[in-house]
Amino acid sequence: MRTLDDLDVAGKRVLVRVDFNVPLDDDRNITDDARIQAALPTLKELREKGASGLVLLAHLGRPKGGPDPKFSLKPAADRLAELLGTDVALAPDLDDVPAGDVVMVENVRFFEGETKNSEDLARRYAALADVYVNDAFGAAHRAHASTEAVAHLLPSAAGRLLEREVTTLNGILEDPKRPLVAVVGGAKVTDKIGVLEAFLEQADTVLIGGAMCFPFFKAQGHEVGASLCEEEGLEPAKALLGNEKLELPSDLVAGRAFSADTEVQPLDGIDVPEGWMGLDVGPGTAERYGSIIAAAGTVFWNGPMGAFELEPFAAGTKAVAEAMAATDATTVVGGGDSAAALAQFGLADRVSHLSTGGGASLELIEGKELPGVKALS
Ligand SMILES: Nc1ncnc2c1ncn2[C@@H]1O[C@H](COP(=O)(O)OP(=O)(O)O)[C@@H](O)[C@H]1O
Ligand SMILES: O=C(OP(=O)(O)O)[C@H](O)COP(=O)(O)O
Repeated sequence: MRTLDDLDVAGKRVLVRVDFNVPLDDDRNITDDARIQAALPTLKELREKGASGLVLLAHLGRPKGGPDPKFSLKPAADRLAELLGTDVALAPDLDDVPAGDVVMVENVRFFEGETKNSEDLARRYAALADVYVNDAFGAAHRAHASTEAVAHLLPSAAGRLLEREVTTLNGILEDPKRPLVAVVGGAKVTDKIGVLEAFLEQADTVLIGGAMCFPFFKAQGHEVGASLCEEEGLEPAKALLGNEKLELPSDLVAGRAFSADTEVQPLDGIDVPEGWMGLDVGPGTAERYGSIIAAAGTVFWNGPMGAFELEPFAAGTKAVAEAMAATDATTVVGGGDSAAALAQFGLADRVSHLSTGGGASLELIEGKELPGVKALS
């Protein structure tokens, strides 16, 4: 992988792909800016090496069908401006990118072709600069126009964050201290359930939480009520059931709605009544998972155990976070929301490696080549 050591940037305009997919609250305030902070060393290095300007590309959320103010990168651009102490203009489209020290383009997922890795769109990105740097580790598992196609059109290299993430994760997981325990939860079930099979070959135990458990429960014939349960997860879940390395929740906490002031009901088992949604693992599960983590040699965690942003459903995620903080094992936590959860509990500095990528680190550990990384080789 080419790095900043291999790229001449003096006097050049640099196109930088960053992962500023940060968690936002209902008022669009950033609740955890770790991903923006993590990109600063690369941005500062490029400016110190005399780049004539930086044009930043990033995505936020998963907008469908063109520009949508709900998915604007404005909060991220403003936060970056504060952190760099310079103006950061936000260009709404690619035909209107002003010259400037640091300029951000609006959410790349507003553009037709981004997620299809369009060559035409990549050419429009490439026209904005002289060289390309990818520092978006969290999006390196996506073969998208701003992470893959564009890398072939300009002299390109990995930024310091991408470089450090790949080196650190490969180092930790080359010969992990056993048992290797993986904790997988969150809401991106369709994405992640597919990688679990290969993952189960690497790990000794995989603990399932978050919305990831519902396709398994549904496949077993349990009631899932109004829980987040994507149809696409059912077949992969069925194929994994019976794997003895797999641990599923044995109790849950349910709510009437995805809201902090909703009615809450602890469930002894895993059947979710009609009109209720499972929003956290229960205390029995949290304790069992905590003991398994305590006995591990290496723990990798991606995806919260429940809707931790909502106080009534934070306990399962907090228990796992505390177990991670308390163990002497090598601990790796990846993902925007998982990192935000650790920060919320004040435990961000208590793990061996806090990765900016959830899906990306899962795929790296599974042994897959990340398209965003491969394009820089
Ligand atoms: N049981 C659940 N039902 C609905 N959403 C959930 C549940 N458990 C966790 N979540 C949500 O999952 C989101 C994080 O998932 P994900 O993006 O996969 O994690 P990460 O960003 O760490 O990779 C959080 O916003 C959380 O509210
Ligand atoms: O948040 C991200 O991934 P993660 O939730 O797996 O850490 C990345 O920004 C990638 O976003 P995507 O999963 O919508 O492609």
